Amino acid sequence: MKITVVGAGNVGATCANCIAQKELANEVILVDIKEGLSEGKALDMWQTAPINYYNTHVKGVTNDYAATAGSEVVVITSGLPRKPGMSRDDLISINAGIVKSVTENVVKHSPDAIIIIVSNPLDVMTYAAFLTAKKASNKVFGMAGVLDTARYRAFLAEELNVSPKDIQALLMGGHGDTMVPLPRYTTVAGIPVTELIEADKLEAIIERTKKGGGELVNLMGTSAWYAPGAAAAQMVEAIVRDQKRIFPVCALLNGEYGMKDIYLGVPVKLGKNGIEEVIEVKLNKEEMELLEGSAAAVKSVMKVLDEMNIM
Ligand SMILES: NC(=O)c1ccc[n+]([C@@H]2O[C@H](COP(=O)([O-])OP(=O)(O)OC[C@H]3O[C@@H](n4cnc5c(N)ncnc54)[C@H](O)[C@@H]3O)[C@@H](O)[C@H]2O)c1
Ligand SMILES: O=C(O)C[C@H](O)C(=O)O
Repeated sequence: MKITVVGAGNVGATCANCIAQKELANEVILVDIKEGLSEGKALDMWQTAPINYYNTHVKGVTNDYAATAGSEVVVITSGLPRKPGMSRDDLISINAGIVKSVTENVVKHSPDAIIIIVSNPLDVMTYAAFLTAKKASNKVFGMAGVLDTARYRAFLAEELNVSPKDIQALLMGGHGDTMVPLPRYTTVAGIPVTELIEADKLEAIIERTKKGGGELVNLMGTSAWYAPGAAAAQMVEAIVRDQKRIFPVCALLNGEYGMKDIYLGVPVKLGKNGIEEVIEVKLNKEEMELLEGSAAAVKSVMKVLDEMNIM
């Protein structure tokens, strides 16, 4: 089993490291365009194998897609991250071209691979990869909801002084400030979260979650990588171990939630075939309006992609 991670920057290297430590494959290929970067990071990672006790071999290559041939899963993280003052959408002019050319190379060498997009603006970059890859949408999807839900769960665990393991939550919509955390579908070991926390505190956590990426960009001058890398690796794990996990994933909608031809965060079942089911949970009027607002924000960025005329 071979897994490829494209982009050996902060997120890609972290993701490759998580995949290796979990021994999800015999081999992880790390690809970057910068000469020597992936070779160096892969070598450094491989030297942790005797310390952290794993067998997965990590190999770095510079733009050599022949080395990625036959990958079962490919994670695409290549592209610019945002800086303070920018929105994720501001990255589209550079990242759309990167995602397109990387996806072409990936599909050429691994036509059957399941592709997970991480590059921002996430929902539209996933759509761009789908248009480029020309493969079924159950095999092309994006990582955002696992990360956004993890942020929401981490904030709740801290506020309630409970283990993050006991927080179950659902969050839907695009990977932007319009994302939709769903308190009605949030529990602490099965107890509705609304019974354990005051409404104003819950509202503050929801608002913090929606801007969780920006909070980190302001702190670090670039965007986050530990949680994003771990989140993408968790999706890879669900696929290669055929776990049938239910995660919020950026998926192509085909009538679900009354929407079509748009990639948006929704709960799905992830297994060896990629997205094995898009799950339609019942949303009330207010939740549906929030989801539609989030979809409208994604559509406005899809329009920018369309106007770029590169797909
Ligand atoms: N979906 C999410 O939840 C999420 C979370 C975090 C970051 N991101 C996004 O992931 C992307 C990467 O973030 P990062 O922090 O790792 O950035 P980074 O700058 O640390 O790494 C990006 C890497 O991509 C490489 N690259 C650029 N063009 C390439 C190409 N054509 N082929 C191969 N490699 C190429 C660069 O050389 C660089 O090493 C950004 O777009 C960021 O916004 C998304
Ligand atoms: O916020 C960003 O720009 C990166 C990523 O989308 C995140 O949510 O951490």
